[in-house]
Amino acid sequence: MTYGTTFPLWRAAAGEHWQDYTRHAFVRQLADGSLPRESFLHYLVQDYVFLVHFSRAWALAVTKAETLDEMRLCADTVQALIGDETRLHVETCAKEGIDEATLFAAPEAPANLAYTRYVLDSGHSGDFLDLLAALAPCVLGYGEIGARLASEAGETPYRHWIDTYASEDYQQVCTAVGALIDGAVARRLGDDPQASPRWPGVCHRFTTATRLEVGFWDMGLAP
Ligand SMILES: Cc1ncc(CN)c(N)n1
Repeated sequence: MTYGTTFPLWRAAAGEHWQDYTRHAFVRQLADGSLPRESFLHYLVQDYVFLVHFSRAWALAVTKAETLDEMRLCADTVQALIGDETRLHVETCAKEGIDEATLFAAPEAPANLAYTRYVLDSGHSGDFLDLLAALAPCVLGYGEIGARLASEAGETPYRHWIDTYASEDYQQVCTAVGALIDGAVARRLGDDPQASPRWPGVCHRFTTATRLEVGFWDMGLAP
């Protein structure tokens, strides 16, 4: 999946960290069904809390935006995360006897805390583009993983998870975010963004967030 023109450049800049993220053992075990249920639930509870704080970061992007279109797209993404994506977490956990209040109150694992607060700090200490670079691996990486696993995965109890991220709705969010990034890059870095002195810095933020995704999967495997 390309999701625009900037994402493939940022993904290439992340080098082997992108593969470590999107081809992680957790992802392989989701696909072949060998992931222990305990690990999946541990991950899912943490991921619910992740989405709460990640939505705060997208809400921060609304305040950092410079145009109405940017504001609208960021506001739509907040809704897609806490309105739509968390349904997977709430419904799956409800079947296991875990209600939403319990999810909301779950103590954050250090890897979770580190990731979301890094993203929030990127927005507080940087500008809209710094924040988008830190937000991008989450949204677009799961889009890429979902689309790939939808065709590669075998018999697995985690099909609903795969279908959520492969779905047209989620893929549309990825396409919209890819276009948002391209527009934000053109507006702030000009026609030749890779020549901008800011380019290495935004690539570094994307790579750091990618490394934090790897830490999140690691956390999921060690309940
Ligand atoms: C940690 C993580 N990264 C990405 C996604 C996909 N929005 C997620 N739910 N959780």
